[in-house]
Amino acid sequence: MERIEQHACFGGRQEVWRHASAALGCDMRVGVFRPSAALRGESCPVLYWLSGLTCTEQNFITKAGAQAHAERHGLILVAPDTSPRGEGVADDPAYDLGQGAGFYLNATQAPWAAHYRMQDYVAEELPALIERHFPATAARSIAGHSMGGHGALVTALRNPGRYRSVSAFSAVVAPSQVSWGQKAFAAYLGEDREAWGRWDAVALIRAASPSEHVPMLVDQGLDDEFLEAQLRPELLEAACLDAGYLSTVRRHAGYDHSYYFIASFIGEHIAFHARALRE
Ligand SMILES: N[C@@H](CCC(=O)N[C@@H](CS)C(=O)NCC(=O)O)C(=O)O
Repeated sequence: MERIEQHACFGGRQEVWRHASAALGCDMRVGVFRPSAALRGESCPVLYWLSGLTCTEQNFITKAGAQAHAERHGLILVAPDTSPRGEGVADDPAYDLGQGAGFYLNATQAPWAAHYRMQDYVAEELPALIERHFPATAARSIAGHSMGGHGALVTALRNPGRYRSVSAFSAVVAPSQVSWGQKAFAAYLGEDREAWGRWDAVALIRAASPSEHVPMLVDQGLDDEFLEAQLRPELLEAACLDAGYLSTVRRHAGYDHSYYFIASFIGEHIAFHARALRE
């Protein structure tokens, strides 16, 4: 791993690392915030953050203001890029497919299957790398925004026991039922709808056994321009109600889809995860 940025931040240090990814077959960048406790060599739990469409590792670390809260709770923050990258990696001119739009799944269809294995990357390779190179405990939680909210929910639901808690802002909770997800899933997974269900938070919640439930918090702004067409939090609430899955879904008047919304509530999300991680 090679460190390509470091900045003192709220007593801790925001870093950006570049590394070769075996899962993705390309170089990747990842933001890592070390709270001062980690700089002193203390082992700290880790919160993973998955960003949305068009994002890189930079959006969260420069816009969310999460570091002050992570410093207070002694959490390491890990914010990877949103897809494999590079000239040899398949892409699409649209903002919602290809590079910047990996949807945190493992693609099975050409030309995507060669590199688009974001689930293996975020759930397996990256935690192993972080736990090897940083003073991280094995206690992990995961959060994300929009496509990354989908990614966080699906990653926690597919890997019972691996994450202490999950949270999301403005999440694509039912990708099989909305156009962002339908377009991406058709490209990455083909037309087999059963395969889509394995990457759909609402479908996974309906199938989860009670012993696998993870503490879940979802925040949604009511002035979000994607609320009705892409996000549809009512589908998550209905699935949770039917399955007896405990979750907290909150709606906030006046907030839109942007990082201004995330910055306004990220402190509450980090406190929520810190409670689960420090238990
Ligand atoms: N209409 C937008 C859709 C992309 C978008 O809103 N991306 C969200 C995540 S779904 C984001 O975080 N953008 C980057 C930012 O706000 O920093 C576009 O065409 O770029």
